Amino acid sequence: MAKLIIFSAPSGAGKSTLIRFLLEQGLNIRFSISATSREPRGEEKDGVEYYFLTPEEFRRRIANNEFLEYEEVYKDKFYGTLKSEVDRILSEGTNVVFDVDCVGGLNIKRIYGDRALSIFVMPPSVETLRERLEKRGTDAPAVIEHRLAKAEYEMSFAPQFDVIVHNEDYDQAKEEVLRLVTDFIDNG
Ligand SMILES: Nc1ncnc2c1ncn2[C@@H]1O[C@H](COP(=O)(O)OP(=O)(O)OP(=O)(O)O)[C@@H](O)[C@H]1O
Ligand SMILES: Nc1nc2c(ncn2[C@@H]2O[C@H](COP(=O)(O)O)[C@@H](O)[C@H]2O)c(=O)[nH]1
Repeated sequence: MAKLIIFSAPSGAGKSTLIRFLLEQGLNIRFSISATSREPRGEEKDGVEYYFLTPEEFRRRIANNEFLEYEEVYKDKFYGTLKSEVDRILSEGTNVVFDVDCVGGLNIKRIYGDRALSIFVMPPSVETLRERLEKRGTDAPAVIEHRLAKAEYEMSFAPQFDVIVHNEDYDQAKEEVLRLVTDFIDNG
């Protein structure tokens, strides 16, 4: 049976980087493209990184019960996992990987139980998050501050996850993620 792998962490901890690596390993895994009401940033394209929806369209889909889970992750910025996206991937017999905030990650884990592996990506420190977000260069300074302000709160959820991966040394974190996910898909 196809399985679910959830990555959650504060902004800048390295979820997207580790997921990108995982998707390049030739495993039977696809990315669950979330919906969001935030604006695309940089080179992001609709239907690739996200389904970019207007706030009105996002609300319409909430009312229509189309989300497996959704959160207002940042003020006025909604993000959600569409049931149709997950059902389609799983029904093809493909494992699915999620990049979602901590509350969303724990909600998906609660829904799918042992069929899901929840991974918390722990950064070395909040200061490291700042350095990484500044270096990434995709967000305005005020957005970075807003994200950092939530980081400690998000880290308090870590013990509720199945496993915590420390992302200080990137090669080490990659190796650990690959081992965890391969084991889970094969035997978990
Ligand atoms: N171990 C690491 N050492 C140094 N830099 C790293 C490491 N892991 C990721 N990075 C870099 O940190 C930045 C943030 O990583 P990434 O975008 O993957 O974070 P994220 O958790 O997905 O953030 P967000 O929630 O904002 O999307 C990227 O520029 C990435 O290249
Ligand atoms: N609860 C959910 N959180 C989600 C979903 N998709 C993404 N996210 C999280 O939002 C923040 C910000 O993402 P960014 O792309 O603006 O940097 C990050 O923590 C994501 O993990 C979702 O479907 N549900």
